[in-house]
Amino acid sequence: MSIIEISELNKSYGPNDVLENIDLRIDKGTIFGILGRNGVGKTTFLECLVGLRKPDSGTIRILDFDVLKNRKQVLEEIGVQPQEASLLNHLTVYEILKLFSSFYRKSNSADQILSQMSLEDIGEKKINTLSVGQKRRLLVGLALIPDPQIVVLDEPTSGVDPQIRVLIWEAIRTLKNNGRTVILSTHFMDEANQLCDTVGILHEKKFIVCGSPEDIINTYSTNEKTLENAFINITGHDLRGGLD
Ligand SMILES: Nc1ncnc2c1ncn2[C@@H]1O[C@H](COP(=O)(O)OP(=O)(O)OP(=O)(O)O)[C@@H](O)[C@H]1O
Repeated sequence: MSIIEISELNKSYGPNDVLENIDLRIDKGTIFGILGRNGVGKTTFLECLVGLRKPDSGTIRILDFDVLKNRKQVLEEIGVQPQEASLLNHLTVYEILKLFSSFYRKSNSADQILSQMSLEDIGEKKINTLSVGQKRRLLVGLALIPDPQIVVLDEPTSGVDPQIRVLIWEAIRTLKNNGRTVILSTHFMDEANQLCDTVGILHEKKFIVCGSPEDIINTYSTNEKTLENAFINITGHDLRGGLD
């Protein structure tokens, strides 16, 4: 059953067409990973998906609500990892979790999130004193505050050590085991391969390939059977390369 349905989504910045006629369905209870080269439009897509950026045209429905027209209902169902720049640096970890909880009718408690993301020891630390790994865990934790049906994470593990990466992966797997849907972008092929049920490769304004990591590897990899090899074959070795 689709929990997200996107039809004919278009988004440009002035003359720069970034997303063109995107049609996509994402099944409930799955982990959907977006891969794509730098600057292809992954963040733009995620921002449109959660209603933070207005598409030029097209519709996005989440749980049968229109993302732009039913903003209030959608916000109750979707947890979005905030941008690091939007963190209020003078607050402590605990304070920002409490603040985010106060935005929602129903939410996970600050203590639940501290425990889920193994942040108990740093609850009293100010945000501007956190390491990259601590900040990443906090950002993912903030997305989980509304206890949402859908969690959207933009490069959740960039810059963290393997231990923290595994912790974040486990949090994502737990969401799936609890029937939640996760949409994430990543540049890590092993992350997409190990974590995602479906991978969408965004290239030249469209999801040029969508499928399970296994199917993508079997169909598109050549000299070595890896997702990285398939990805390079699909998106090209140079700036203009691709499937054509
Ligand atoms: N606010 C904006 N105004 C104008 N152009 C923008 C804006 N945000 C992004 N762009 C442009 O849109 C394109 C897509 O950017 P986006 O950040 O969505 O890509 P991305 O795939 O997330 O990149 P990366 O992998 O490097 O994070 C790029 O050409 C970028 O320069």
